[in-house]
Amino acid sequence: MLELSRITAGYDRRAPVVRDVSLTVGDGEAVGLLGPSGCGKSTLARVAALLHRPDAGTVVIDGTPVRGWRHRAPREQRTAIGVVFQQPRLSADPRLRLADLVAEPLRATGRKAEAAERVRDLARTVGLSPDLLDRRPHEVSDGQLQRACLARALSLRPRWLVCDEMTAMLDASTTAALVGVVERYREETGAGLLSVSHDRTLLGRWCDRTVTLSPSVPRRGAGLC
Ligand SMILES: Nc1ncnc2c1ncn2[C@@H]1O[C@H](COP(=O)(O)OP(=O)(O)OP(=O)(O)O)[C@@H](O)[C@H]1O
Repeated sequence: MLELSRITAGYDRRAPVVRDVSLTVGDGEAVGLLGPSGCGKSTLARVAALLHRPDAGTVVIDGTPVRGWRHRAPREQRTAIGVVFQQPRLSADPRLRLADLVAEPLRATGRKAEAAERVRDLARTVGLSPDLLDRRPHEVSDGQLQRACLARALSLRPRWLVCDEMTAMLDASTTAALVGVVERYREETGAGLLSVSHDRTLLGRWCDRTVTLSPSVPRRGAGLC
């Protein structure tokens, strides 16, 4: 279980963007996170992905509290969660061929030997043809690059996926394809999902339940309803 308990977080301790928010993603559960622009959904998603240290509150993974964030998080906890962001170009090193981009987490965790085979499998899974694996980000479309970013997020077989507006800039058929990839992965592995979106319809179809983050109110902060 991935548990966020009484999280207060933001970019200025005097004015947090989320305050005292609790959210749980059960094993195998898909939870949608909705809310108006700027209310702190991405901030909360980054806390859930161990990429942003909250000012207060706890994140507990399978009963173990998280004590370090980003590169200071223990590897076992860091690799338990895969993340896909809205804008693939901001999360992809422009110098890397797509094959190396997908393999990044494998290399970073000392699993270089299995990288080539795993990248081939992942490319098939997300629908990237072998010729695209040789290209760099500026030589592929946004949808193709997002497929590579999803493959990268799946490369270490995470037990949870955090998808922050993963499909917001994609057309309907690419959206359906990527949601299908995530759902097949979850069926095979029992992974849980936290999916941030503005699209209530998409979350309604995709997730077991959806929670709404309300806008931050000074002194009260954002909360779930
Ligand atoms: N790195 C940052 N430094 C300072 N303020 C930030 C930073 N990132 C986000 N914010 C601010 O925090 C607030 C919440 O942003 P966040 O991106 O979490 O909201 P959101 O609900 O995901 O918005 P959207 O739906 O528009 O993506 C916003 O007011 C935003 O301007």
